[in-house]
Amino acid sequence: MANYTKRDEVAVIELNNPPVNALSFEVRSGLQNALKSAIDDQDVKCIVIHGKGKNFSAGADIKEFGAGTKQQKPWITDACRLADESSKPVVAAIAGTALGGGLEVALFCHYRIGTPSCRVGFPEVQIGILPGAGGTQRLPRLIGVNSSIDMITSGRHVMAEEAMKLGILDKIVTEDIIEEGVKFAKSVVGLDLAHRILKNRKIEAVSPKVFDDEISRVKKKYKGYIAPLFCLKAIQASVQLPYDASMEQELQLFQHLVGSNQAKAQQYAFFAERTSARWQLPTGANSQNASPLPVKTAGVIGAGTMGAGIALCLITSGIPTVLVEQDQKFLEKGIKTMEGDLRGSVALKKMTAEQAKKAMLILKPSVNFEDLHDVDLVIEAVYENLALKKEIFAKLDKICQPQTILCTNTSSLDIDMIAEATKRMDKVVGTHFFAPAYIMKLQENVYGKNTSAETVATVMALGRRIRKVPVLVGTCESFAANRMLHPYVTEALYLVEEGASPYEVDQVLEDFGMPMGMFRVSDLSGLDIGYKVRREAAKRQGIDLTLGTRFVNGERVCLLADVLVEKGRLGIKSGKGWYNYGSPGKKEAIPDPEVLDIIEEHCRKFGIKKQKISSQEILERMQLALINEGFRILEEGIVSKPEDIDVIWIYGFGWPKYMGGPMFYANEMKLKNVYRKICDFHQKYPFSIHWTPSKLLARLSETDLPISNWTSLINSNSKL
Ligand SMILES: CCCCCCCCCCCCC[C@H](O)CC(=O)SCCNC(=O)CCNC(=O)[C@H](O)C(C)(C)COP(=O)(O)OP(=O)(O)OC[C@H]1O[C@@H](n2cnc3c(N)ncnc32)[C@H](O)[C@@H]1OP(=O)(O)O
Repeated sequence: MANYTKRDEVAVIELNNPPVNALSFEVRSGLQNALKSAIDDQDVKCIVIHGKGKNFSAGADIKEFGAGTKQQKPWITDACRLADESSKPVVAAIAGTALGGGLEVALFCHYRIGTPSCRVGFPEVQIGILPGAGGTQRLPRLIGVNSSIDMITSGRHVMAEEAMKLGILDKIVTEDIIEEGVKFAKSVVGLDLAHRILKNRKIEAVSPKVFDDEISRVKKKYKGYIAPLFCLKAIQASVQLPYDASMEQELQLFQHLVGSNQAKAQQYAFFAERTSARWQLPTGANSQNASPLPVKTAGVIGAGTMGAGIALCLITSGIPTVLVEQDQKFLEKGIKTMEGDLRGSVALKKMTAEQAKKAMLILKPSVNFEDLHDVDLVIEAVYENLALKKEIFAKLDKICQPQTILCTNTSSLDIDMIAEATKRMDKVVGTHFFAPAYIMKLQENVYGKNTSAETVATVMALGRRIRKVPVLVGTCESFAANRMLHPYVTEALYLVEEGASPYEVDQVLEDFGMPMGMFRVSDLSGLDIGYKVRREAAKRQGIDLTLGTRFVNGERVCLLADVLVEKGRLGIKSGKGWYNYGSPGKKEAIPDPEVLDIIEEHCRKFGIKKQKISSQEILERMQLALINEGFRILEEGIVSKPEDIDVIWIYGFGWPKYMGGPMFYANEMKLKNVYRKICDFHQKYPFSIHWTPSKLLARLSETDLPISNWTSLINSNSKL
């Protein structure tokens, strides 16, 4: 709703819908009525609109766009038209965020003032839609076409200072926002408002080439996403058509997008990220009843690629960090990597040179473990070796304060075994980052059987603070993210043995929207890593893996990647892997006939008959293999909700948001179809253990209920 009060001759309208003042039906109606009252009241000379609590408004209520609902009138434009037509000045007083429809309300006002920490923006594009209440028409009239294209197609938030420079804000104020709003409104009473009404402003002439160039840029930068292209069409309409006609055009484009599958998937992803932040331990402790410990300082052990990347995340978030490496040479190499990454961020305008310099000032490089004596939290990021990690944790247990939380960046080792090396098992937890750690947003936090709720709360809060998307998972072989990767990678190799080329497989995945095909990713990571891991895992089971191995414990194996390794093809680092890169370190991946010969030879050796495999089969086999594993992970309680899996794939492996994530994708396919296809593959490939259908999937497919019901079904029915 919207509250209406008066301060002398000033009407104060407060948008009131906690926590973010989303513009629900009640708020829109309230705003419309309040504006009417203010305009009709003879004693009122000016009007101030502000938001209750920390935010002005986060825009339209996204839940109202859900399938089957129709936005009830009044719409934002109906409510705000009164501001446009008012002869009394209307001032938007912005604290916190004014986003989407929130900013559109402010653009209907004659003036906008904001606090120094306020943010404005049009993030609609990130949820698959466009600013549909005049944003694409009014912003270009205020700040010009080029800046509008940048803001609207990126969805980025603009801070007060920049908003002031762009002309979105008329003033930055430092005292109480309502008091300032009232003062400002009084100061503009009697001034001519004609030029303050944005719909009346002339729009600059822009050549069609600007839009042609922008279309090419946007197609490349946001590959596969339709909303940014629709945003451009709407902005172009603002240049080409009179205001009323272009508003009509904006609405039509909005309506098209809001009903699209991409918008549905992106809005699901928005809420999935927030659902995933609400965690629960098997003990019942959860994000509502556990509090994080303060992390004022941190430590990182290991200045390799991962350690340096993690340290960079910490210092760029303002957390003073001690980076410990046992060897001065490696330490210096790590610092150089960090400095290089910071230079990259400055070049990309993600931060200023000043901010980069400030970040490095709070880094303390050291070759002395004792320097970790006073830090609040340590993240160990040395290479995957249980004995080494245990040794480090035993050492940390002695050096650090009793309350210090000890995290490991292991991607596969047992958290409990690492914790056993300490006398504070409740304070040991996995914080698994993804390479490159400074860029990839997923932080897979792994609890062990003794990890306390307080420890979990601390690493989940830390994740958000360092701009990651944290997800909580339980302990199992490879944890949730990499465990799902296993059947995906295995199936890709089987497809290649059976007749698809690695290049066809990658093309299908990239056409689907993955940023890189599976084989290109392998080349980037280095094929030798998997080679070593496979051999060590086999050795633990008493198996001697050779290139002649075809089955392990009755399961089909394909060691084609190992054939490449033994021929010196390690991926990008050696200049050749599944692709040819010309020389080591080069990034351009060129399909290599030599690889096709190696595959031919491998198939001849094992008598495998090759056949033509369709793109549809490639996609289905790879996606359904990982989806089946996802259901098993849910079934075993490794994650507590399907949203966790989707968030892992979006932020850890680049699953396109416009496809929602693997669990959402399964939901869209209908679970009965997913289950039937998995059963068919199981029958056809009995030696591939990953095709054994998940029992949870089988049960859920009988109900055919949508994804929003799965968690309560799982929790309410222990038989699932
Ligand atoms: C249906 C048929 C239609 C037919 C045509 C009708 C035409 C009508 C024309 C309509 C035109 C509308 C046009 C408008 O341009 C569209 C929009 O405004 S879309 C919304 C754009 N805004 C956003 O995308 C902002 C989203 N929010 C955020 O980015 C962040 O929440 C924040 C504001 C930066 C705050 O961040 P945090 O402090 O970290 O808090 P959380 O993110 O955890 O959020 C807290 C809580 O609030 C929920 N929430 C946030 N924003 C919204 C929202 N806009 N709508 C609904 N709910 C929202 C969030 O989910 C959290 O909830 P919780 O998880 O705690 O339950």
